[in-house]
Amino acid sequence: MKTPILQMTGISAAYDNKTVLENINLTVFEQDFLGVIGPNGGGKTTLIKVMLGLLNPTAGKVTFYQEGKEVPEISMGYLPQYNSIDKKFPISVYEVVLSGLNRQKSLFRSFSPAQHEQVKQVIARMGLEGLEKRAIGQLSGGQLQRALLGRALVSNPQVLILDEPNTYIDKRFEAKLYSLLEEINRERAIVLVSHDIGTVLQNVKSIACVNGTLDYHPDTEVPAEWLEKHFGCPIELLGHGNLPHRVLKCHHH
Ligand SMILES: Nc1ncnc2c1ncn2[C@@H]1O[C@H](COP(=O)(O)OP(=O)(O)OP(=O)(O)O)[C@@H](O)[C@H]1O
Repeated sequence: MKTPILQMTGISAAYDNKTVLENINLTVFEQDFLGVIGPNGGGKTTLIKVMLGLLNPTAGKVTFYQEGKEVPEISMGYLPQYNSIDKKFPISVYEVVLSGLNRQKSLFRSFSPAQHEQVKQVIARMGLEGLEKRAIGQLSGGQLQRALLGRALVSNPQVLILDEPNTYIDKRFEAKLYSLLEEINRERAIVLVSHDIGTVLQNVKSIACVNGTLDYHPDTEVPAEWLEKHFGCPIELLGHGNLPHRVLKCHHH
C-alpha cells in the first residue's frame, strides 16, 4: 500500500491573470520517484513552485501527510534550475550547504556543532571535500550541482525536488547523478523535472506529463501513444543499453 506524503487537488496557477496550470490533481507517495515531463512552457516549474509553497495557486489546495496523517507541512529540499543561480554571488561551498539548514536555525542563534557536523557529512557524501572554501563561481557545473544537491539534502527532507538537474552537467556525468539519486531515493521521495524523456523513463517510478493540465502514469510502462498524446510530440521507442527508451522524433511545433 502506497502512503501519500503530498497531494495536490484541483490546483490552478496563473501569472498576471494568465492561467498556466488548470485543475491539477497529483499525489506524491513515500519513496516515490516521480518524473515530471512536458513541453517547454508547459508549466513544470510552476507546478513545483506550487508544491514548494513559492507560488500561491489561484484554485485548489496542497495537502501534506506524515505517516498517513494530515500535517501542516513536510520538509522539502529543492535543487533549482541552473539558469536561476547567481554564480557571481560571493558564497562558498560550505556556506551554500549550510544555508540548507536556515529554516532549522532559530533567528538569533548560530548553527550548532551538530548542524556543522551534518554539513561536513553531506559535503563528504557529495564528494566535495577540499572544496569547502571555494566560491561557487569557481566550480564546474557538476561541482555546483553537487553543492546545491548538498544544500537540498542537508536538512534530511522528506521530498527532494529537482528542476532540470541534467542542465548542470555534461552527458558523461549524468550516470553518476542518477546512481546518486537512486541511493537518495532509498531514503526519501524524489520529484524530478526533466526534458529528457529517455533518461527519465529509465530512472523514475512514475510519470506526470504537464502541459497546462496534468496526466499521471503510475509506472514507466508508458505506451508511446500516451506520450505522444500528452507530450504533444511524436515519440519513438529505441533500444538503449539494456532498457528500451523513448525519444522524440524529428518534429516541428
Ligand atoms: N514569473 C513569471 N511571470 C510570468 N509568466 C511566467 C513566469 N514564470 C513562468 N511564466 C510563464 O508560465 C508558463 C509556464 O512556465 P514554466 O516555467 O512553469 O514552464 P516549464 O514547463 O517549466 O518550461 P521549461 O521546460 O521551458 O522550463 C510559460 O508560458 C511561462 O512563460
